[in-house]
Amino acid sequence: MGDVRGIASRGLARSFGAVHAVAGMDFDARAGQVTALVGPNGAGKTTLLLMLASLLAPDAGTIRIDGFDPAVDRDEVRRRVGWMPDTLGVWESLTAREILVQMGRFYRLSGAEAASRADELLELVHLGSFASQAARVLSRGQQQRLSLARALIHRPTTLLLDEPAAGLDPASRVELRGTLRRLAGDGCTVVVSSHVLSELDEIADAVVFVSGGRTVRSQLVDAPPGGRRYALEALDLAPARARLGELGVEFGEEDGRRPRLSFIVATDDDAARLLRELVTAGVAVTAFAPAGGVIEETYLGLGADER
Ligand SMILES: Nc1ncnc2c1ncn2[C@@H]1O[C@H](COP(=O)(O)OP(=O)(O)OP(=O)(O)O)[C@@H](O)[C@H]1O
Repeated sequence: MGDVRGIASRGLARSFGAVHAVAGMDFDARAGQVTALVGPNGAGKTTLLLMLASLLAPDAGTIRIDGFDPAVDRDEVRRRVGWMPDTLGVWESLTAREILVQMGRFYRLSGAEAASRADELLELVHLGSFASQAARVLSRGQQQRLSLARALIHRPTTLLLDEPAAGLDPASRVELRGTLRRLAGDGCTVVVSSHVLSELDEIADAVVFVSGGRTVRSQLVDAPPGGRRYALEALDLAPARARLGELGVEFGEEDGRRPRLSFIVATDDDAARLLRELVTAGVAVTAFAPAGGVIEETYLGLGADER
Protein backbone atom coordinates (compact mmCIF):
# COMPACT_ATOMS: atom_id res chain seq x y z
CA MET A 1 0.00 0.00 0.00
CA GLY A 2 3.09 2.16 -0.59
CA ASP A 3 1.67 5.59 -1.26
CA VAL A 4 -1.01 5.61 1.45
CA ARG A 5 1.54 5.24 4.24
CA GLY A 6 1.92 8.34 6.38
CA ILE A 7 -0.52 10.93 7.63
CA ALA A 8 -2.92 12.95 5.51
CA SER A 9 -5.43 15.25 7.15
CA ARG A 10 -7.61 17.97 5.72
CA GLY A 11 -9.74 20.77 7.12
CA LEU A 12 -9.45 19.68 10.74
CA ALA A 13 -11.37 21.63 13.31
CA ARG A 14 -11.93 21.21 17.03
CA SER A 15 -13.36 23.68 19.52
CA PHE A 16 -13.55 23.63 23.29
CA GLY A 17 -16.57 25.77 24.10
CA ALA A 18 -15.87 29.14 22.54
CA VAL A 19 -12.17 28.38 21.94
CA HIS A 20 -11.38 27.31 18.37
CA ALA A 21 -8.26 25.32 19.26
CA VAL A 22 -7.96 23.93 15.71
CA ALA A 23 -9.85 25.85 13.07
CA GLY A 24 -8.91 24.59 9.62
CA MET A 25 -5.66 22.61 9.66
CA ASP A 26 -4.21 20.51 6.87
CA PHE A 27 -1.40 18.31 8.01
CA ASP A 28 0.60 15.76 6.02
CA ALA A 29 3.55 13.68 7.15
CA ARG A 30 5.33 11.13 4.99
CA ALA A 31 6.48 7.71 6.06
CA GLY A 32 10.27 7.55 6.37
CA GLN A 33 10.49 11.22 7.29
CA VAL A 34 10.58 13.32 10.43
CA THR A 35 8.02 16.12 10.21
CA ALA A 36 8.28 19.04 12.63
CA LEU A 37 5.17 20.75 13.95
CA VAL A 38 5.99 24.31 14.92
CA GLY A 39 3.86 27.08 16.36
CA PRO A 40 3.50 29.39 19.34
CA ASN A 41 1.86 28.45 22.66
CA GLY A 42 -1.82 27.78 22.16
CA ALA A 43 -1.48 27.32 18.38
CA GLY A 44 -3.32 24.00 18.53
CA LYS A 45 -0.40 21.56 18.22
CA THR A 46 -1.40 19.29 21.10
CA THR A 47 -5.04 19.33 19.99
CA LEU A 48 -3.96 18.32 16.47
CA LEU A 49 -1.73 15.52 17.76
CA LEU A 50 -4.53 14.19 20.00
CA MET A 51 -6.85 14.04 17.00
CA LEU A 52 -4.22 12.27 14.87
CA ALA A 53 -3.74 9.77 17.72
CA SER A 54 -7.52 9.14 17.73
CA LEU A 55 -7.70 10.30 21.35
CA LEU A 56 -9.88 13.30 20.50
CA ALA A 57 -12.61 13.45 17.86
CA PRO A 58 -12.46 16.32 15.37
CA ASP A 59 -15.57 18.48 14.91
CA ALA A 60 -14.83 18.58 11.19
CA GLY A 61 -12.26 17.39 8.68
CA THR A 62 -10.71 14.08 7.63
CA ILE A 63 -7.73 12.11 8.91
CA ARG A 64 -5.99 9.15 7.31
CA ILE A 65 -3.23 7.24 9.09
CA ASP A 66 -1.63 4.82 6.62
CA GLY A 67 -4.92 5.12 4.75
CA PHE A 68 -7.09 4.33 7.79
CA ASP A 69 -9.71 6.71 9.13
CA PRO A 70 -9.64 6.91 12.96
CA ALA A 71 -13.39 7.59 12.98
CA VAL A 72 -13.99 4.25 11.23
CA ASP A 73 -10.99 2.03 12.07
CA ARG A 74 -10.01 3.26 15.49
CA ASP A 75 -8.38 -0.02 16.57
CA GLU A 76 -6.30 -0.17 13.39
CA VAL A 77 -5.18 3.42 13.91
CA ARG A 78 -4.33 2.81 17.58
CA ARG A 79 -2.22 -0.20 16.60
CA ARG A 80 -0.28 1.98 14.21
CA VAL A 81 0.20 5.07 16.31
CA GLY A 82 2.67 5.59 19.15
CA TRP A 83 1.84 8.66 21.22
CA MET A 84 4.30 10.44 23.48
CA PRO A 85 2.46 13.14 25.44
CA ASP A 86 4.35 15.95 27.11
CA THR A 87 3.80 14.41 30.55
CA LEU A 88 3.98 10.81 31.70
CA GLY A 89 0.50 10.89 33.23
CA VAL A 90 -1.07 8.82 35.96
CA TRP A 91 1.18 5.81 36.11
CA GLU A 92 3.64 7.04 38.66
CA SER A 93 3.26 4.32 41.31
CA LEU A 94 4.22 1.52 38.90
CA THR A 95 7.85 0.76 38.16
CA ALA A 96 9.38 1.73 34.83
CA ARG A 97 9.34 -1.88 33.71
CA GLU A 98 5.78 -2.51 34.90
CA ILE A 99 4.57 0.48 32.93
CA LEU A 100 6.09 -0.85 29.73
CA VAL A 101 4.87 -4.42 30.28
CA GLN A 102 1.37 -3.16 31.12
CA MET A 103 1.33 -0.99 28.03
CA GLY A 104 2.48 -3.94 25.92
CA ARG A 105 -0.38 -6.00 27.35
CA PHE A 106 -2.84 -3.24 26.42
CA TYR A 107 -1.62 -3.64 22.88
CA ARG A 108 -2.24 -7.38 23.18
CA LEU A 109 1.39 -8.50 23.23
CA SER A 110 1.77 -11.84 25.03
CA GLY A 111 3.29 -11.67 28.54
CA ALA A 112 6.64 -12.93 27.25
CA GLU A 113 6.66 -10.56 24.29
CA ALA A 114 5.73 -7.58 26.46
CA ALA A 115 8.50 -8.45 28.93
CA SER A 116 11.21 -8.82 26.31
CA ARG A 117 10.08 -5.70 24.45
CA ALA A 118 10.10 -3.78 27.77
CA ASP A 119 13.69 -4.83 28.48
CA GLU A 120 14.78 -3.99 24.95
CA LEU A 121 13.25 -0.51 25.20
CA LEU A 122 14.62 0.16 28.70
CA GLU A 123 18.06 -0.44 27.20
CA LEU A 124 17.28 1.77 24.20
CA VAL A 125 16.41 4.74 26.44
CA HIS A 126 19.17 3.94 28.96
CA LEU A 127 16.87 3.22 31.86
CA GLY A 128 17.98 -0.37 32.43
CA SER A 129 19.25 0.43 35.91
CA PHE A 130 15.96 2.18 36.79
CA ALA A 131 13.73 -0.69 35.65
CA SER A 132 12.54 -1.47 39.19
CA GLN A 133 12.18 2.13 40.36
CA ALA A 134 8.74 3.61 40.78
CA ALA A 135 8.22 6.01 37.88
CA ARG A 136 7.50 8.84 40.30
CA VAL A 137 11.12 8.88 41.54
CA LEU A 138 12.48 9.26 38.02
CA SER A 139 13.70 12.72 37.04
CA ARG A 140 11.74 14.67 34.46
CA GLY A 141 14.21 13.73 31.74
CA GLN A 142 14.11 10.06 32.76
CA GLN A 143 10.31 10.17 32.69
CA GLN A 144 10.48 11.63 29.18
CA ARG A 145 12.71 8.76 28.10
CA LEU A 146 10.32 6.25 29.66
CA SER A 147 7.46 7.96 27.88
CA LEU A 148 9.28 7.47 24.56
CA ALA A 149 9.82 3.79 25.35
CA ARG A 150 6.12 3.47 26.18
CA ALA A 151 5.16 5.02 22.84
CA LEU A 152 7.31 2.46 21.00
CA ILE A 153 6.18 -0.68 22.82
CA HIS A 154 3.93 -1.98 20.02
CA ARG A 155 6.29 -1.10 17.15
CA PRO A 156 4.06 1.64 15.74
CA THR A 157 4.34 2.78 12.12
CA THR A 158 3.52 6.32 13.17
CA LEU A 159 5.08 8.15 16.07
CA LEU A 160 3.57 11.37 17.44
CA LEU A 161 5.73 13.21 19.97
CA ASP A 162 4.64 16.32 21.86
CA GLU A 163 7.69 18.31 22.95
CA PRO A 164 9.81 15.18 23.38
CA ALA A 165 13.02 17.03 24.17
CA ALA A 166 11.59 19.10 27.02
CA GLY A 167 13.53 18.34 30.19
CA LEU A 168 16.22 16.28 28.47
CA ASP A 169 19.89 16.98 29.14
CA PRO A 170 22.17 17.69 26.16
CA ALA A 171 23.39 14.10 25.77
CA SER A 172 19.83 12.76 25.91
CA ARG A 173 18.75 15.29 23.28
CA VAL A 174 21.45 14.11 20.92
CA GLU A 175 20.42 10.54 21.65
CA LEU A 176 16.74 11.34 21.00
CA ARG A 177 17.60 12.88 17.64
CA GLY A 178 19.52 9.73 16.71
CA THR A 179 16.64 7.50 17.79
CA LEU A 180 14.08 9.49 15.79
CA ARG A 181 16.26 9.55 12.67
CA ARG A 182 16.76 5.79 12.96
CA LEU A 183 13.02 5.19 13.30
CA ALA A 184 12.34 7.34 10.24
CA GLY A 185 15.11 5.45 8.43
CA ASP A 186 13.23 2.24 9.21
CA GLY A 187 10.15 3.67 7.51
CA CYS A 188 8.28 5.12 10.48
CA THR A 189 6.25 8.34 10.10
CA VAL A 190 7.64 10.59 12.84
CA VAL A 191 5.97 13.84 13.93
CA VAL A 192 7.63 16.07 16.52
CA SER A 193 6.24 19.24 18.00
CA SER A 194 8.76 21.53 19.58
CA HIS A 195 9.66 25.11 20.33
CA VAL A 196 13.40 24.50 20.04
CA LEU A 197 13.71 25.31 16.37
CA SER A 198 17.47 24.90 16.08
CA GLU A 199 17.08 21.33 17.31
CA LEU A 200 14.35 20.49 14.81
CA ASP A 201 16.59 21.65 12.00
CA GLU A 202 18.96 18.81 12.73
CA ILE A 203 16.34 16.09 12.43
CA ALA A 204 13.35 17.29 10.42
CA ASP A 205 12.85 16.55 6.73
CA ALA A 206 9.71 18.66 6.57
CA VAL A 207 8.09 21.32 8.70
CA VAL A 208 4.51 22.45 9.19
CA PHE A 209 3.95 25.85 10.79
CA VAL A 210 0.68 26.38 12.62
CA SER A 211 -0.77 29.41 14.33
CA GLY A 212 -4.15 30.32 15.77
CA GLY A 213 -5.48 26.85 14.95
CA ARG A 214 -4.52 27.05 11.28
CA THR A 215 -1.76 25.73 9.05
CA VAL A 216 0.23 28.72 7.86
CA ARG A 217 2.93 26.95 5.85
CA SER A 218 4.26 23.47 5.02
CA GLN A 219 7.62 22.92 3.37
CA LEU A 220 10.55 20.58 3.01
CA VAL A 221 13.56 21.53 5.10
CA ASP A 222 16.12 20.67 2.41
CA ALA A 223 14.64 22.81 -0.31
CA PRO A 224 13.03 25.90 1.18
CA PRO A 225 11.27 28.02 -1.42
CA GLY A 226 13.46 31.01 -2.23
CA GLY A 227 16.75 29.30 -1.29
CA ARG A 228 18.91 29.33 1.83
CA ARG A 229 20.90 32.11 3.39
CA TYR A 230 24.61 31.39 3.49
CA ALA A 231 27.29 33.22 5.44
CA LEU A 232 30.89 33.69 4.36
CA GLU A 233 33.91 34.54 6.48
CA ALA A 234 37.35 35.27 5.05
CA LEU A 235 40.74 36.55 6.19
CA ASP A 236 39.98 39.67 4.15
CA LEU A 237 36.42 40.40 3.08
CA ALA A 238 37.34 43.07 0.47
CA PRO A 239 38.12 40.63 -2.39
CA ALA A 240 35.01 38.62 -1.45
CA ARG A 241 32.83 41.74 -1.79
CA ALA A 242 34.44 42.48 -5.14
CA ARG A 243 33.96 38.97 -6.54
CA LEU A 244 30.36 38.68 -5.32
CA GLY A 245 29.66 42.05 -6.94
CA GLU A 246 31.14 40.84 -10.27
CA LEU A 247 29.03 37.69 -10.06
CA GLY A 248 25.91 39.76 -9.43
CA VAL A 249 25.26 38.15 -6.03
CA GLU A 250 23.45 40.52 -3.69
CA PHE A 251 24.94 40.32 -0.22
CA GLY A 252 24.52 41.83 3.20
CA GLU A 253 27.10 42.56 5.90
CA GLU A 254 26.74 41.05 9.35
CA ASP A 255 28.59 42.23 12.45
CA GLY A 256 28.52 39.12 14.61
CA ARG A 257 31.40 37.83 16.69
CA ARG A 258 33.29 37.94 13.41
CA PRO A 259 32.29 40.12 10.45
CA ARG A 260 30.77 38.15 7.61
CA LEU A 261 28.84 38.47 4.36
CA SER A 262 25.53 36.77 3.80
CA PHE A 263 23.56 36.02 0.64
CA ILE A 264 20.83 33.74 -0.66
CA VAL A 265 21.81 30.59 -2.51
CA ALA A 266 19.14 28.64 -4.39
CA THR A 267 20.54 25.09 -4.30
CA ASP A 268 23.42 23.08 -2.84
CA ASP A 269 24.95 22.97 -6.35
CA ASP A 270 24.90 26.75 -6.53
CA ALA A 271 26.54 26.95 -3.11
CA ALA A 272 29.36 24.63 -4.21
CA ARG A 273 29.83 26.60 -7.44
CA LEU A 274 29.94 29.94 -5.63
CA LEU A 275 32.49 28.68 -3.12
CA ARG A 276 34.69 27.48 -5.99
CA GLU A 277 34.38 30.88 -7.72
CA LEU A 278 35.43 32.72 -4.57
CA VAL A 279 38.38 30.47 -3.81
CA THR A 280 39.54 30.60 -7.45
CA ALA A 281 39.36 34.39 -7.28
CA GLY A 282 41.83 34.29 -4.38
CA VAL A 283 39.42 34.94 -1.50
CA ALA A 284 40.90 33.35 1.65
CA VAL A 285 37.66 31.71 2.78
CA THR A 286 37.65 30.60 6.42
CA ALA A 287 33.97 29.68 6.69
CA PHE A 288 31.16 29.11 4.18
CA ALA A 289 27.96 27.58 5.50
CA PRO A 290 24.20 28.05 5.89
CA ALA A 291 23.74 31.10 8.11
CA GLY A 292 21.12 29.60 10.35
CA GLY A 293 18.62 26.84 10.55
CA VAL A 294 16.01 26.73 7.80
CA ILE A 295 13.19 26.24 10.27
CA GLU A 296 14.23 29.11 12.49
CA GLU A 297 14.79 31.40 9.54
CA THR A 298 11.45 30.55 7.95
CA TYR A 299 9.66 30.98 11.26
CA LEU A 300 11.21 34.38 11.87
CA GLY A 301 10.39 35.33 8.28
CA LEU A 302 6.67 34.58 8.69
CA GLY A 303 4.42 37.63 8.90
CA ALA A 304 3.38 38.77 12.39
CA ASP A 305 -0.16 37.50 11.65
CA GLU A 306 1.22 34.05 10.81
CA ARG A 307 3.18 33.51 14.01
N1 LIG B 1 -9.48 20.47 26.94
C1 LIG B 1 -9.51 21.78 26.66
N2 LIG B 1 -10.48 22.58 27.15
C2 LIG B 1 -10.51 23.90 26.86
N3 LIG B 1 -9.61 24.53 26.09
C3 LIG B 1 -8.61 23.80 25.57
C4 LIG B 1 -8.50 22.39 25.84
N4 LIG B 1 -7.40 21.92 25.19
C5 LIG B 1 -6.85 22.99 24.56
N5 LIG B 1 -7.57 24.12 24.79
C6 LIG B 1 -7.29 25.45 24.23
O1 LIG B 1 -7.07 25.31 22.85
C7 LIG B 1 -5.99 26.12 22.40
C8 LIG B 1 -4.93 25.26 21.75
O2 LIG B 1 -4.29 24.46 22.74
P1 LIG B 1 -3.15 23.41 22.42
O3 LIG B 1 -2.79 22.74 23.70
O4 LIG B 1 -3.58 22.56 21.30
O5 LIG B 1 -1.96 24.36 21.93
P2 LIG B 1 -0.40 24.03 21.71
O6 LIG B 1 -0.07 24.57 20.37
O7 LIG B 1 -0.14 22.60 21.98
O8 LIG B 1 0.26 24.93 22.83
P3 LIG B 1 1.65 24.76 23.66
O9 LIG B 1 2.74 25.08 22.72
O10 LIG B 1 1.51 25.79 24.73
O11 LIG B 1 1.68 23.36 24.18
C9 LIG B 1 -5.52 26.88 23.62
O12 LIG B 1 -6.14 28.14 23.61
C10 LIG B 1 -6.01 26.04 24.78
O13 LIG B 1 -6.27 26.85 25.92
